[in-house]
Amino acid sequence: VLTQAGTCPLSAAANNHKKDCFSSRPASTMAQTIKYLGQEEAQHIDEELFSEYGFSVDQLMELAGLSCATAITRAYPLTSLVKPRPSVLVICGPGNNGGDGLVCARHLKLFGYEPTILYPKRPNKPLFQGLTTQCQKMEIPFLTEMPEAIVIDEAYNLVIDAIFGFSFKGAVREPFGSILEALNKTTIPIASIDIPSGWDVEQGSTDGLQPDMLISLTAPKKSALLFRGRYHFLGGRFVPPGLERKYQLNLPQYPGTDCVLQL
Ligand SMILES: NC(=O)C1=CN([C@@H]2O[C@H](COP(=O)(O)OP(=O)(O)OC[C@H]3O[C@@H](n4cnc5c(N)ncnc54)[C@H](OP(=O)(O)O)[C@@H]3O)[C@@H](O)[C@H]2O)[C@H](O)CC1
Ligand SMILES: [K+]
Repeated sequence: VLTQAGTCPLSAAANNHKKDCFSSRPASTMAQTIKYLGQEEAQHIDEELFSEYGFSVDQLMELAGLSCATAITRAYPLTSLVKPRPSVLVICGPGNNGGDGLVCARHLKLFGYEPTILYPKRPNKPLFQGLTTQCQKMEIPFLTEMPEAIVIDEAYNLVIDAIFGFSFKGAVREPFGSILEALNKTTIPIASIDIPSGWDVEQGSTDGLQPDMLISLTAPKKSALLFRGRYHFLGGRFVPPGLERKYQLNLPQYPGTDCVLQL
């Protein structure tokens, strides 16, 4: 159902651009189109950023996590939160998507929010240990288990879903199956980092999470065409021009010095 190039025209209206993806407009009139990436393509771009382009993981993770925190302040400003405390639950998975979540939590704290982190499966690597220490030193509490949906709805304004990103594959394994099941029963808004967790990176999911917000990093993935929430942001303003040209990403121009852009 994608256009041949797997691209979708940009539009300020959050949902109108999806409609345009199915239009039969000739390619010549679709000059300004952003590419929606397949899983392998997203992984290749990631690898090239670290190899050919000389970035380190922690560098890009910092920029990705800062983009996420910034986008969240745009969609859910402190003044708009309904609970007396600006509480936010950040659920982090075992890979780099979880790392983005830790960075995002740290910046949210600096922006005046009160994040709490659930980080059930922690990789034994200095990068993630360092990010965890940084959050602890920022006096961000860590939960020892996933609360029930009703408790989440009562205690938090928002859930940040940093469980899985573009390397997710197959059926969800524990403990994340139970976590996603509980998350599915919550009614407060969910903001997903890069991909709604549990969704197939390209095909999405019909009965999975339905986040209110999606923050696509570098470029949206194909499943983002099925996103039906209110806010779709692009973050990760770090793509060198050669890489953008090679993969024909057709990224939109970020305004001024902003690190995020609403699609
Ligand atoms: N280029 C960029 O834009 C950058 C993006 N970043 C973020 O990185 C993620 C991708 O990170 P990656 O570590 O490659 O993968 P994930 O975070 O998606 O997940 C990997 C872990 O998830 C486990 N996994 C996979 N499938 C399942 C499953 N079905 N059930 C349970 N667990 C699963 C996997 O476990 P293994 O046992 O297979 O090892 C991994 O532990 C991207 O989406 C962005 O958010 C970077 O931060 C910056 C650059
Ligand atoms: K996610």
